[in-house]
Amino acid sequence: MSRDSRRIRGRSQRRGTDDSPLAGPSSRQPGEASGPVLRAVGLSRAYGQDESLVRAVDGVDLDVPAGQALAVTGPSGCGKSTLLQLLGGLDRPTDGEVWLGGRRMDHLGERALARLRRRAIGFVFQSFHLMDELTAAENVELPALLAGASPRTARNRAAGLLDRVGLADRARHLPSELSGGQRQRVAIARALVNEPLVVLADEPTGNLDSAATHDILRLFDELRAAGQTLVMVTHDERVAATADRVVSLRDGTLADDTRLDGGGTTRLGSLLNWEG
Ligand SMILES: Nc1ncnc2c1ncn2[C@@H]1O[C@H](COP(=O)(O)OP(=O)(O)OP(=O)(O)O)[C@@H](O)[C@H]1O
Repeated sequence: MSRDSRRIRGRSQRRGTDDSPLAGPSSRQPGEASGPVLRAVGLSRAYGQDESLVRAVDGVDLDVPAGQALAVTGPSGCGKSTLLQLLGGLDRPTDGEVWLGGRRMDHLGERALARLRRRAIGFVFQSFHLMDELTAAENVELPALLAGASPRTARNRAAGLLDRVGLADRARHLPSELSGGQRQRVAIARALVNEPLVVLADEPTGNLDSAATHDILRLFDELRAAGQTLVMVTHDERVAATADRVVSLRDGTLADDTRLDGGGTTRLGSLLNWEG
């Protein structure tokens, strides 16, 4: 195990014993302490009404245990992104519950929800969502500063994470000076800077070529090996095949839930000959 892996594992093992907003007994329900990191109960999101009603997510029950790499897949429009947004507190359910680290999220007010998101969830998006005017290092530092870290701590964490994703030599570059794969690696470093309970990724390889896709999947695999819980939306079955578990959505409902054998590393080996 690399030093970085040990460092990340050490962090995840410490979680719940510090002063994080997730740690206090008052935030836990009885029996929840060792429960799933992320839980959806009857989760639903509808848009419109009457004839224009769309049930984007329709009564999804889902438990994601600590350390699991979960892929969410299914055809276009089946509700993958909506589900991820609900799990990450970026959208509110019309019915059902979302729990993160034993704490119910969907009942929180906007400020508490934003605080929880910032501290406990790392987001990775298809189009990276980096700040164009900030360097790679500044992009990674920003969420740490927003969560209350000192500038020095934020700087140190960002430097460590950029090193971890293989971009130490690009720390002072702007996003426009980086390739797509490099931008996504910066985004992953940013997602990790507050040591999140879970990383949520929406089509993280959707804008990348084959080589960059491999880089990102390798990185996810390392995170997984270090105990990071990961939920990734992808329409690409080859990407889904690198996860521990694949759930498929159809018309907003859970149509299939499959646990895959072996680790991501083994499966990545068979993906190295992708044509792109
Ligand atoms: N803001 C919105 N208003 C109305 N309908 C919406 C809205 N957002 C999503 N939908 C609808 O909800 C359904 C699920 O959309 P969602 O984007 O979650 O699907 P998806 O599986 O992620 O699709 P894709 O793979 O194409 O990105 C679709 O029918 C979509 O048209």
